[in-house]
Amino acid sequence: MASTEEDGSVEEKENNNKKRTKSAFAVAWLTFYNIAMTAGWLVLAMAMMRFYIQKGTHKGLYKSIARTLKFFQTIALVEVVHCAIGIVRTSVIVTGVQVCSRIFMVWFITNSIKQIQNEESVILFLVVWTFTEITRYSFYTFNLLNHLPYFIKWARYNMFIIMYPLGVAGELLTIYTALPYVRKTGMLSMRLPNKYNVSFDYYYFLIIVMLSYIPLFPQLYFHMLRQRRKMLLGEIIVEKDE
Ligand SMILES: CCCCCCCCCCCCC[C@@H](O)CC(=O)SCCNC(=O)CCNC(=O)[C@H](O)C(C)(C)COP(=O)(O)OP(=O)(O)OC[C@H]1O[C@@H](n2cnc3c(N)ncnc32)[C@H](O)[C@@H]1OP(=O)(O)O
Repeated sequence: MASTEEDGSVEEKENNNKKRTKSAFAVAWLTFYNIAMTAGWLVLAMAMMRFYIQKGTHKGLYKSIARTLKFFQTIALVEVVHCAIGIVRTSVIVTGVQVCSRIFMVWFITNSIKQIQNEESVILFLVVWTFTEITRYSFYTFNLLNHLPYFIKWARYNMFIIMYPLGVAGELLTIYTALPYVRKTGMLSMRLPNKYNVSFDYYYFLIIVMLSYIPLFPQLYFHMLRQRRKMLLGEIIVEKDE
């Protein structure tokens, strides 16, 4: 469903005004970046579907896509830089929390604890992330190219209502499942006495991470609800300075 001609001209003017504030180089870089990320997450989606169709089980799926997942999720750190240098109008903090929590899930939980890689909760957050990222990056791409199909905009600002809680559920269940292994192995922990005289218990750190979802997740969710009102309903939202 496309915008009407009249809407289109207003939207186009708005888009052009926004783009004038971005340099041509920034627009070119963002277009390249978003196309590459859409392609990356599409590759992941296809690899997951192919694995499941061929093997008929989710066991081994994480291992089969781990390298590609780590690559594309880690690259997303660039998005924090985009915000910091001002080429996208998004909060560094909101983006930082979103990207860092994902990188933490990938590297310090799923990748480090082999015993949990076949859990259903891992598949849950993987499927949710993949679906979300294909929609999100294609939204940014088409938006930059001034040819945004309405269904992509609709999906970007509606699917998160269900996908965000599902993704969080998958992540929290995965960390919860990891806790006994972390306690048993003492991984990534430092016990006293040691030459640095520092003690760190990864088990309790993970409990703190799980608890930190309580204040942090609602902020991301409400941020997206505000974006939804702005982008779909055209509400003007006065942003507070960071
Ligand atoms: C060390 C241990 C740390 C542990 C921390 C533990 C606490 C964690 C709590 C948090 C839990 C998060 C869980 C999460 O991982 C679960 C999931 O993701 S589940 C799947 C559902 N997820 C989503 O739907 C993700 C939604 N999130 C996002 O979209 C973004 O990450 C977010 C930063 C939250 C929001 O994006 P943004 O503010 O950018 O909103 P918009 O998309 O509407 O865009 C605003 C404007 O910026 C332009 N923009 C942004 N990025 C780009 C880009 N790459 N290219 C081009 N343009 C971009 C966009 O077009 C808008 O521009 P304008 O306003 O001018 O129209």
